[in-house]
Amino acid sequence: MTSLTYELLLAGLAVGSAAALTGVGLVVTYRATGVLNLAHGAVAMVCAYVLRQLVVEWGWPLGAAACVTLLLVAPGIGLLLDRVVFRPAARAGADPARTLVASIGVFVLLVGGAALLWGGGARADAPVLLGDDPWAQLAVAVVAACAVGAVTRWTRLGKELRAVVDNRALAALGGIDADRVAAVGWAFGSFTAGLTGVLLAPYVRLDPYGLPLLVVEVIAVAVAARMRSLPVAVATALAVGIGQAQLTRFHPEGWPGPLVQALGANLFVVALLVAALVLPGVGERDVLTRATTTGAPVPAGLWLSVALLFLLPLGFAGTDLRTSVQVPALAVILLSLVVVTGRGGQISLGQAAYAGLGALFTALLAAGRMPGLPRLPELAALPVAVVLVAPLGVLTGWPAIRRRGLALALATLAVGVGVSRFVLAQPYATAGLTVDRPAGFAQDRPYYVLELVVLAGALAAVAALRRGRTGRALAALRDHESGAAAAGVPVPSLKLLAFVAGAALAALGGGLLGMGQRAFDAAAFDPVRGLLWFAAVLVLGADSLLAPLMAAALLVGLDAGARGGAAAAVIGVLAALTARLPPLTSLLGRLERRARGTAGGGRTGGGRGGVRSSGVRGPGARSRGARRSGVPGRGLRGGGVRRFVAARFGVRRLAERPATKRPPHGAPTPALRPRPAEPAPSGATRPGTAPAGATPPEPHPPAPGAHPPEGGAPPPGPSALDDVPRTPAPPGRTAPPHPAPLPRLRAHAVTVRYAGFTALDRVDFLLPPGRVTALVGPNGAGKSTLFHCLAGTLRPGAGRVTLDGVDITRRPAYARTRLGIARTFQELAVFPSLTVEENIRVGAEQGRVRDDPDATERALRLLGLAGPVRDRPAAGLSTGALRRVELGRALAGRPHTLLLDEPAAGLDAAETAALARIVKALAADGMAVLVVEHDLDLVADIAHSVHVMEAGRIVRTMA
Ligand SMILES: Nc1ncnc2c1ncn2[C@@H]1O[C@H](COP(=O)(O)OP(=O)(O)OP(=O)(O)O)[C@@H](O)[C@H]1O
Repeated sequence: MTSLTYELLLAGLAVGSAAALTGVGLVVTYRATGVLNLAHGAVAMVCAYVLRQLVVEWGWPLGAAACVTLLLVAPGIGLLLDRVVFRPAARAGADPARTLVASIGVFVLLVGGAALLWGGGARADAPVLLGDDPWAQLAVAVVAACAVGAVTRWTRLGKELRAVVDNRALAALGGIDADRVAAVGWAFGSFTAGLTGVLLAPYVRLDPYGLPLLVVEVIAVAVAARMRSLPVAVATALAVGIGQAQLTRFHPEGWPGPLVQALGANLFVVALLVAALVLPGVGERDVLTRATTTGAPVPAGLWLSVALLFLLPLGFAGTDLRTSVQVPALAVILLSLVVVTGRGGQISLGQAAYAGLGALFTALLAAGRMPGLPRLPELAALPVAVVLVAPLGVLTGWPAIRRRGLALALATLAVGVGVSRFVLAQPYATAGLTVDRPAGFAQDRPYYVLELVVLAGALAAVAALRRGRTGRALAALRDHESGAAAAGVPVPSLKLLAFVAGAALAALGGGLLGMGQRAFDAAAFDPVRGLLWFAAVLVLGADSLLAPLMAAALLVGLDAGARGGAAAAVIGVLAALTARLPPLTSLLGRLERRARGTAGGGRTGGGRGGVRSSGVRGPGARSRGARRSGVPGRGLRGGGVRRFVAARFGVRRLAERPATKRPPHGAPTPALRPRPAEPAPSGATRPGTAPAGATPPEPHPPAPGAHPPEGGAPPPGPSALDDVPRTPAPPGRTAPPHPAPLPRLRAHAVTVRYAGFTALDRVDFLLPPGRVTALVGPNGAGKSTLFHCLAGTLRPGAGRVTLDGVDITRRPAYARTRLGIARTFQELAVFPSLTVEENIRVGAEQGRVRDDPDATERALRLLGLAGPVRDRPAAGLSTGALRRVELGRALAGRPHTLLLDEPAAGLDAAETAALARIVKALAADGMAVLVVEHDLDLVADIAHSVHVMEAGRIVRTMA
């Protein structure tokens, strides 16, 4: 090995060892607490500063100072974070997204606090703890990883850790003190952070921003290890560290030169991009909730006060006015977060990158240095820069289509760091790039007026976006993504739109900021700012138009009035504590709700229903299992289905019963009989079982091409929707006549396997129009799986789903809604922040027929929601009302096929009877209705045919 190669190997080992240590700490904290501690690097930075303070400023011996720093201060910080922030957050029921915001809060708090205490400048005199012996550093990292591995594998604490990680609630029930395990995790995680900080500080810039950001890049190591495998974390860290060092020996000529140089300095950023964008996401279940959003109207008085605040600087002069010039520009940048995060519910930690690109492109265009474009006057350069940056919003919008929660946070952070390192911080951008203000606006006062005009325009545009059809769809997406898709909202393109609009706004603000400062400053748009801005807007109320204005004033004002870092410290405290508060308690949210006279604070559901961001499930909406065991005589258990069917359908005549009144249990009804299964298509049956293709004959074979799925079939007539509550139910088992053949939804030999387990086994199934078809069966029979395959939320491993013969197997859920297949959810999926009317309007605007002005009203009337309740937010309604809202949304899109997943869950007898009436009337009107239901009385009342499922097959069909 040449000496250069060896030297570079040693250098790479040193960096890789520090990264490995970071990875080990991140993984341990995540495993013990479920929190990806974005503040890990900030803790490292604080510990490095503490060691320096003890040794350099106070003259302590290095050994003693290191012991105090690593054995007291570092674990102490971890324990403090656990006790003050994360444990109360866990007790307050904070979801992972709020915990993520809290960790961002801790990050900016520590960064701001360090800047306040030690100043923002870099220190070059950090004490050297281990010398520059990379082998010693490697030994430290490997010993730490081995120690953690040994503890996890062989000690009682390790067993408890694994139990807590598997299921915290279950572990607690089993007598494990989950809090103690989490505290140990935090203490150890902080210890590794401290060790990383003191090891790295002598070799990198010790300043409040640089070290934390460096460690953020190293998150790649933990993500590559899927937040689980310590050996993978260590190996990745060493490989990237060594690779990065070796790259520095290459100096190719021409354009690859700067690229290789940039890679040699930023290979961890590349690793972060790969880990966050290419590998499957971690923490996918975490979603951003309404905890920090509010869409309520802002009181006029508050608007007036903020308007006056923004006009105030017009009376300033000198430095004060020059500082104020930053405020409107920053407000426009922060407004982009209202669109992406507040309204669209998408975590975006990369907005600073778009703002930086806006500033950079504006400067390059105005200087005539943009390749392929002429020099532009400043006033033209800004909008052109916005147009150029907007499409780049897909950089974060594209990952958002597949990723959510933590995975999306990491992806957007990775893009932000990547753009910052590979574009904004490159020499062509940083070497004295200046930009003039537009002609006529050179002085601070006129420029401030120009900024106010742009800000007012941006506010008006965002307000219009929030009010309209797109705004409602975005709010639906934020409140419940699956529900939005079920309503017909084209989720992927809407996410792209949100990110593109957000990128455009951020670029506009960034360009204004750059022109305000008369220069492009890459540091003004580094990823740490992105985290600070995100936290600031979320704390103040991400879906409030006022939040960006107040956040901008706060951030600029605090830093100008106090020492640099004050704003970060204040925002950090607020963000860190946000997770402790009950949902819906963002500061502006409280003000706005008070102004509206609605209850503030924690209660998000009323009556028997509670609304959660990721679904709605009130105490009344019990799980299938709970209802099974809790309501004798109405549920089924295991093989009880056959007995039930034989006892009930076999002897009772549904047609003889009054349609709106549930008969006493056991009343005789002989009409619905098990009928011999019909021959299934070849390959669809197996010896010893009833044929899987036991579907009723198709009463009206559709003429080929007569009803193409795309908007093809005639919708159910308005008369049906109008009259349902008043008309008697259709006669019992007689399939109603339907004037024209309607589209048929069909499953052909559909098979679904989960890791070798067959949940659906070559199932054939037809949903005929004008009939209510029920799916019943014991727990785990595969009913939901089949339902999801029909609804488009699950793609079968084999087999097809067709609508009128057209293969729709690959069509996503929203596209199927637009084809006329509407659905409801077992766990309600309404949009809690929208009113009842808005909920239903989303369905009317996004469903199969999107231009019917009366659809919303009709659905409101049909479901008995046309009274004052129409204006109430869904968040406060009972389960019964919410079920009606969800059904109304499904019907407002005028579907021809309706899939109902446990529609009676949580309903009382009267509500169930009303539901039965509506379902029967819809079928009488020609609609194809599928009901997956455990309430067999209801099934007996409404179903024209019943399919019994067992072990992934349809074993019996009764008509
Ligand atoms: N994501 C998954 N991963 C692994 N197995 C799954 C998954 N989803 C469902 N299953 C399994 O597939 C089988 C069918 O589940 P499914 O939810 O369709 O049953 P079901 O009839 O709807 O039952 P229930 O009435 O309890 O909801 C069950 O054994 C279930 O455990």
